[in-house]
Amino acid sequence: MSGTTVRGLMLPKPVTFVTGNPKKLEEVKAILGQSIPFQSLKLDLPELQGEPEDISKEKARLAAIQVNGPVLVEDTCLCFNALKGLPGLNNLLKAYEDKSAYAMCVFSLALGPSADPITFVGKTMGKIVQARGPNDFGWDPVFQPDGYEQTYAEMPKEEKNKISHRCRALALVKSHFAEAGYTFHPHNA
Ligand SMILES: O=c1nc[nH]c2c1ncn2[C@H]1C[C@H](O)[C@@H](COP(=O)(O)OP(=O)(O)OP(=O)(O)O)O1
Ligand SMILES: [Mg+2]
Repeated sequence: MSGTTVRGLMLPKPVTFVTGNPKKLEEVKAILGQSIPFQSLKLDLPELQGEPEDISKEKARLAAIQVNGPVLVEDTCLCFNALKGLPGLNNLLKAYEDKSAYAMCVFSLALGPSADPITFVGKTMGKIVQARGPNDFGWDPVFQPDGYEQTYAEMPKEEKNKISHRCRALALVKSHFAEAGYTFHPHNA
């Protein structure tokens, strides 16, 4: 995590969670509940290349310019240990004995268009398996977290949301908000 925390800082408006992915939004809503007041906006952010933390920060910077206010974004990847953590295609992994992988979520919070984004990283370790379960969210059918017999796709949603890369990153976001004690400008809330 980087950046400084200003206690009690007044934000011009509530935080906007920006994503083009409705499945992410569904999970973020379920995980955050009422803990952080936020609104959401569907924007197709560019698919940038580079390190996940840099991608996430750049998404936040671009989103904050569009929203002209505080934003939260995230970048997610499924990283394969056989490929030294590179995100990749499952077929590529067939050539390797090592099927271990981790799901990683990097949230970035930008308090405004010219603020330096702060990042929050969550990881869940697991392995790549033959697809099992509903096929409605990305690579959920092929990722089986360590210690579980089910893939993310086979688990009840509440179960995934308790152990996921996303929930771990959001736990850090929640702590940050609790420590920072942000308030919102009453006229814009
Ligand atoms: O929990 C997840 N379980 C399974 N698959 C997932 C998950 N979370 C993201 N994904 C997929 C969606 C996309 O194919 C890629 C991440 O790309 P990523 O750029 O972060 O997401 P996106 O383009 O769908 O939405 P956004 O507008 O927030 O960038 O992995
Ligand atoms: Mg994207």
